[in-house]
Amino acid sequence: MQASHLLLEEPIRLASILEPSSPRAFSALTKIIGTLGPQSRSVEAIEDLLRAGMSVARFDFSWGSEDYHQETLGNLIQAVKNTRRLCAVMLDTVGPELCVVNADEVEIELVEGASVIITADKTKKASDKVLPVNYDTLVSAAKPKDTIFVGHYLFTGSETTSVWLEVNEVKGQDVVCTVKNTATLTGSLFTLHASQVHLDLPTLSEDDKRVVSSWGVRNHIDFLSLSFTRHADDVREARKHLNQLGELSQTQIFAKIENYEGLQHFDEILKEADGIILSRGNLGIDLPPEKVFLFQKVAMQKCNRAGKPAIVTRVVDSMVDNPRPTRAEATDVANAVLDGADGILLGAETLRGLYPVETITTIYKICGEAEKVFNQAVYFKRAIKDVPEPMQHLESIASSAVRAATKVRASVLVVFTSSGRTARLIAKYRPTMPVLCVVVPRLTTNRLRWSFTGAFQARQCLAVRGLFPMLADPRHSTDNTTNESILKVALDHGKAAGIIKSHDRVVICQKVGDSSVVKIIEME
Ligand SMILES: Nc1ncnc2c1ncn2[C@@H]1O[C@H](COP(=O)(O)OP(=O)(O)O)[C@@H](O)[C@H]1O
Ligand SMILES: C=C(OP(=O)(O)O)C(=O)O
Ligand SMILES: [K+]
Ligand SMILES: [Mg+2]
Repeated sequence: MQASHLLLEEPIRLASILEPSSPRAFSALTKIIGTLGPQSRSVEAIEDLLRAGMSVARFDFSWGSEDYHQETLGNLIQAVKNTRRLCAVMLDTVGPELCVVNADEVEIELVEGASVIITADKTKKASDKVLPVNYDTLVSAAKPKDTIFVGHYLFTGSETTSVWLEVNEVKGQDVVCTVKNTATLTGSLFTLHASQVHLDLPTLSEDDKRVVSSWGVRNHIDFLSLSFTRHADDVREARKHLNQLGELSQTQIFAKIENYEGLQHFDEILKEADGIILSRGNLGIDLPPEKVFLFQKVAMQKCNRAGKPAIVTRVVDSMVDNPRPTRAEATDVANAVLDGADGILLGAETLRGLYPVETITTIYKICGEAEKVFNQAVYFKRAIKDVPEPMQHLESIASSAVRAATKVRASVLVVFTSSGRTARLIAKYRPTMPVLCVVVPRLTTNRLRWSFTGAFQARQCLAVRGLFPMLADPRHSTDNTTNESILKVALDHGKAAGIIKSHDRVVICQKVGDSSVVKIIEME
């Protein structure tokens, strides 16, 4: 009987689970995005994260100044040079995020059953009696029985650093609430999340626009992580803004789905966005716990079908202060891989956690094991069946390349690409071997000046499962006959990395003359 679920086709012998895993020349195909912050901003710390396998660095502008993040980014650039490992840069916006300012940084102890007022009166100081919020119209949006969360790294159920409130009544500028769990809030700024309440605020705020135009442009950001995307229009607006900013027209937009409204408009958002972040932290408090898994599975399947990267967040919260994850978390990481995730996004774990490197190493190991039992045959069949015929030529070529690579047990797939499109189409069919993406720069003009594309496209592969980019020398790009020499460089690169050995088979997808071809070669 052939299994139809995404586990190994043949039954797995239980005893084999205890045998040491067969080594692979690469650690995992799944990508890791790490948020950089206090625990991960020195050159040495970032070098460790890169060596452990982080391939995208996220800068979260919900906290920290431009200067602070600039200093971290400077260190990242140095760490990339030192380790010779590529890393993409992701700017994460603040978006319509509500917060409570605790300017005096007093410890606020809230006790279950007590009453606390959330007020729009910003002259009030935060205390255990009153919490001033930066959003005047919360009072008109909130109603009795609503749920409001306030804290640092919002409520997961097992922590005491954020609080869950229930609205009793709304009086003038005040929302009177009952505290549902005892907690101590510390720090200068707390996030406030009102469940299923529509906020009449732009998704890309004026502050966000300013940061993208200055910090974003200065640093050629590869990804914009658009917090609290609620409509396809949010993505269009952000795209419009990026398009005005010269080079940032190449920046990809990853829509962060983190509330009920984003979920409701998921299909339209997916059409507009380049990728999706399943922001389970916030979404997990907007949705009842028993529904979170279903959103994950359905949304991931939709992303896979569209061939767009899906990133999941909040997988190992407990590793913020523990060197090992809980069993549930370890299983959750593996399930995300089996569900089809491209990458895992780490927040507090790398930002302020005590074990950032251990977190990445642990996740990588789990991802690697899950990838080994991922039922690629079933996945591939489904993916092919999903595409209406006649299939686009390029997609047909890309899927054929994956099929050939599987059938001849190729150790590596090599794809030539300029826009990254062919590489993503190959990744869509989830090959089980690494895909070496040879990104060949293209000369373009924006009417003001000529420049080469390629750097963005290469780094953007770093968020897609299975893709390992390398940027070809632009001097080769205009001369088709030198493709052989670029291929040689790529194969040498694969050999040096240990993923290609003698007598291995390699499948290559490239253009020869006007036609796309799939070649199979055997190494000497
Ligand atoms: N510089 C290149 N040299 C050879 N083949 C290439 C190059 N760039 C793309 N290809 C191949 O051309 C085909 C599709 O072309 P195109 O649509 O331009 O790809 P992409 O959008 O990935 O750059 C694919 O087979 C791809 O592998
Ligand atoms: C990653 C998340 O969002 P934030 O930007 O609030 O960390 C999340 O909600 O899971
Ligand atoms: K954010
Ligand atoms: Mg969030």
